[in-house]
Parts: sequence; C-alpha cells; structure tokens
Amino acid sequence: MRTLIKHAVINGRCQDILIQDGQIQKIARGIETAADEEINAQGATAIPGLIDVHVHFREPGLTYKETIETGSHAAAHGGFTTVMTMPNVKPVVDTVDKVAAQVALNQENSLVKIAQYGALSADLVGQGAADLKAMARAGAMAFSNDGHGVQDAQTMLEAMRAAKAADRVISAHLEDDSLIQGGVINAGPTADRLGLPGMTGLSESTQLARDLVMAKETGVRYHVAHISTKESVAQVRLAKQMGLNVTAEVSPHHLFLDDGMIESDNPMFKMNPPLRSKEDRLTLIAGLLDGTIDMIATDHAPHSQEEKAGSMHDCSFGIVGLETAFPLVYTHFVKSGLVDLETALKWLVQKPKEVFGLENAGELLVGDQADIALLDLIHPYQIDPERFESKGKNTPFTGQEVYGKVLKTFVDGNLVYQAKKE
Ligand SMILES: NC(=O)N[C@@H](CC(=O)O)C(=O)O
Ligand SMILES: [Zn+2]
Ligand SMILES: [Zn+2]
Repeated sequence: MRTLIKHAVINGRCQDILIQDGQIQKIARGIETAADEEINAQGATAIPGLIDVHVHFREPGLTYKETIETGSHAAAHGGFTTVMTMPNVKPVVDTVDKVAAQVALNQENSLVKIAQYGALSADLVGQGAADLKAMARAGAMAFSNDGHGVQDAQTMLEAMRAAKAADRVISAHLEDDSLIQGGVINAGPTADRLGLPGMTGLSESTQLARDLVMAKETGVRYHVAHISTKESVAQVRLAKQMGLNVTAEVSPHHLFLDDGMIESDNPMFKMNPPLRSKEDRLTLIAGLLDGTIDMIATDHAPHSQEEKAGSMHDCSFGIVGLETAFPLVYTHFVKSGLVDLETALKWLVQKPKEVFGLENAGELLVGDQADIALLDLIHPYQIDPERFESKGKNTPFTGQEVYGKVLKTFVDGNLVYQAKKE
C-alpha cells in the first residue's frame, strides 16, 4: 500500500510525503509516483503525531464516561497518535493477567497506539508493591497509581526497586492524603471568596521530597505526573542537577489557567491537582522553558455530565484534554511568539517518546512509522465540547478562540481522523 500526501508544509517548506506500508519512504518536493491513494494537503502543516503520556480511558468498568474507542477517536481528533492509558479503570490493572487482558482490549478497540500503565500496588491503595516485573513482561510500558498518592513509603520503595529492575518508568501522582483536609480547590483567596475548602501544595511537594530521596537511592526512572507547584519545580530542578533520573510533565490547564481565573463555583475548574496560584503557573512555564519540566501531558479525565454538575464541593475531579491540548499550546506558546513549533513538538512528541521508550511512535522522519497530523494553523475557531469525539464534555476552555485545528490524522499511514467540511 502506497500513500502520497502532496503539498504539505514541513518546517515552513512545501513537501510531499510518500508512505509505503505504513512507513515514511520519502519526504521531498514534487514527488511524482503512482500511489494507491493520493491526498492533497493543500498547504496544511504536517507534524509528527502527538504523544500523550497521561490519559484516562475508562474501559473496563466506567464506560459511561469513556470507552477505548471513544477515547481513541478523541486522541485522533486532537492530533495524538500514541497515548499512555492509566490503570485506574474497574478493576484496576494491577496484575499480570489484567495487564495482558487490557493490552488485548486496547489493541482491539483503539484507532491510535496505546501504551498501558500497570498499577504500583493492588487496587491503587494496597500496601506492598504489585508484581511489576511480571506486569512489565506482559506489556506494561510504565507504572503508576495515578488518582492516588502512594501513602506508604515502603510500598513506593519496593515499587521503585522493581521498576528499576524491569527498566520501567514510575509516574507519580503526588498527594499526601493527610494534608488534603477535604480541599476541593487550591487554598487561597479564591477558595475563601467562593467559600470552598482549600488544599495547599504541600501534599504534592512533601511527597515529592520523600520520593526523590528514594529515587536517588534506587536509581529508578522517576517521572512526576501533572506537576503543579513552584516548590515541586524547584525540587525537580535540584534533583536533575544532582544527576537523578527524574523527569516531569505538566498539563495544559496548569500552564494556561490559575485559581485567580476561577470566577464562580464551576465544576469545570475542578481537577487534581487543583489549579494553583498565578505564581505557581508562571514557575511551571519557566520550568518548561528551561528544561526542568520535560513534556506536556493532558491528564485527559472524562466524566459524565451529572458528575460535573452542581458545586465544586461535590463534583468529580478532572477535565478532558486530548481535543484542546494542541490548539491551546499552539495559540498560547507558538502563535504568541514565545517558542517555535519545533519546541512545542519537543514537549508533545520527542520527549514523551524518549522518556517512556515509545519506539513505535513516528517522528515524521524517513524510515519512521507514518504517524502524522495535518493542521490548519491559519484560521481561528472556538472550542466547542459538542464537537468533541470524547464522551467527556468537561472542559473549562469552552468558547476560547484558538488556532491549530487538526484536519487529518494518520496512524501507520492509515487515515484515522478527517475533519468534517464546514
Ligand atoms: N486528574 C483528575 O482530576 N482526575 C483523574 C485522576 C488523576 O489524574 O489523578 C481521573 O481519573 O479522573
Ligand atoms: Zn493524578
Ligand atoms: Zn491522571
């Protein structure tokens, strides 16, 4: 099977892309050859398919929120061709059998490539590490108890030793339950004004401090999920200077929103970790720019309409991200002139691939798998959750004008998303 994409823009130059059996065979101007399929990109910008190392698809067990199929459609719509799915489904992916079953289920139902996380401990809360070595052999690409902090240091230590032996990354959701005190948003003037219980960043940064000491001791590849505070950024910076094997991801919402922007008691602004202060947010941006934070990951967390209704006091934590991430990053960081597109793609493709060892993901280079997104970077549009492929419509970005619309997405040379004609 040969596919020829004509008239795409790559790094500012007009190029054609020839795909043979799922791989990129040639990138050049004016390729003239017979192909089974020819696609005229009409000057759309071609980028490597994006990689999201932190998403929640809710199958099995919570499929009213999302299925692997709907989640993978959301990914394709967002320009993502590889995602890493968290194990907090029902039942939790915490044994070798469940990893094997989940990998098969992903394979059967997904349009995009999925790398699966296994849990660090039974049901995300058990004492003592799960059998990481066996789960890694069964196909777990990395490990995390995302949704819960590991409360017990001994459990984290055992998990780190096992992950080190299996040469897999641990992604840590940092949250010391004893410091949460029923908080639903960041402690501070906004929580006070809205009369909502607040939580400070100490629950994150204190657990990070504990983990970094043990990461040094064990030599594990340790990754901070959804980093949110300036204290955490400072610690990761220091750990890197000390030569630890530490990486971090930040979500678009922690980069582009802070608690000062929460006007009312609105469930769409509730997530874990919460939106922090403006000072935290600016420190996250600085950390991304200086390489302390390695990558951007969405923490795509779909919930039903009922679960995201009423007051922040009672609603679920989490927002969707796959279908807004690229346009938000492009609009706020690239279009604004802060960084070039290449730098944004370092955070959305190269670093995720490198840190998690996702060798199967293509980078738009000759010989790579043809994982490609075609973008309209010229025309603005408004974010409208009704247009999401995800079952989750829970986003705080509704109505925002953005650039960076995804027109087409290819996985291994197969067209998996195509924008509808306006
Ligand atoms: N981020 C969230 O607020 N929610 C996530 C869990 C998590 O990422 O901790 C979820 O699974 O819904
Ligand atoms: Zn989490
Ligand atoms: Zn998460």
